[in-house]
Amino acid sequence: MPVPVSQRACKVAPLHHAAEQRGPTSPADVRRLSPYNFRMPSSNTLSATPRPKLLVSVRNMHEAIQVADSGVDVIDFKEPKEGALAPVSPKIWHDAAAALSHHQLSAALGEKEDAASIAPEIPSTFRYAKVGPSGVRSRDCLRDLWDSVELPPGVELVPVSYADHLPANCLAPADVLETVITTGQKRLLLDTFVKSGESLTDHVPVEQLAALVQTAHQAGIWLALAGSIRLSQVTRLHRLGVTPDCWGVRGDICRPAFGEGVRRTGTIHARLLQAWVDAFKPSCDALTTAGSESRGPR
Ligand SMILES: O=C[C@H](O)COP(=O)(O)O
Repeated sequence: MPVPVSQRACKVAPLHHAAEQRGPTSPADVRRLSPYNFRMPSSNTLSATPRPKLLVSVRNMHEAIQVADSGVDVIDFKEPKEGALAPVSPKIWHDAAAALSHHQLSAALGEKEDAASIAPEIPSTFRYAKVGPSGVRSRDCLRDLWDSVELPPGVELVPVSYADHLPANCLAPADVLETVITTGQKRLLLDTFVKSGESLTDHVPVEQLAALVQTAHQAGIWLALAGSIRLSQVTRLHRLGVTPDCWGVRGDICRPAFGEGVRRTGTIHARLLQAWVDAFKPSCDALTTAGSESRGPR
């Protein structure tokens, strides 16, 4: 029985300390905090990328069936009203496992200890389980967190990294990626923690995203990108060399509920969903590049 993260020497810092991390004051601090120390990839490397998968986040069975019928690759369960990576109830997981057995299913487990405690309840037919790192500020603690998540056999851990790592009070994406690589993890999702409209590219410049993709792929890591991404951004980023294995979306396929301005907590809109699905079809040029070389776990 692994020791829960909360009982280990590796304590996580509370989120309200995040503000203290802001504003590096010296060149040395800037270098230390800079999450990206990669070189830009060559266009040749990126042109050999196969078609990315599409992950869509849903909050209930009604949305899950709507998304399954549309033909997305991965149906991901999370409750958008409760945060970036909040889980839905385990009952919804089990209903999905029974009704959508031919689909790739994913579950957001939440952050640190919460994720570890709910993990054993995931149905064994789920493919992925996403775990958030907020409040985890060292590589050792991150490794301990991942080790503490006990998943049923066949369910793969997808460590999450936040592009806006300062408000999330956690390690920067490059540090998380390096920890993924050095600890033998196979996958990584780069998302945003604060869902207030700013997207992934508001926090990580395009060339740094491309470099993260290159580093992940050179190490055989499957990398997914998400974070208030719009479809127009995906096609543009793809042209600029940001070619992950998977794109994740919710907000851009939703319409806000009546009287509310927030899309991701609204309802999935069929036409918006279809536009994403169409862009990811092999027959569509938008995301298809030359070559079909396989890398890492697919
Ligand atoms: O895992 C991916 C996220 O659910 C994306 O959600 P978002 O597009 O609302 O940021």
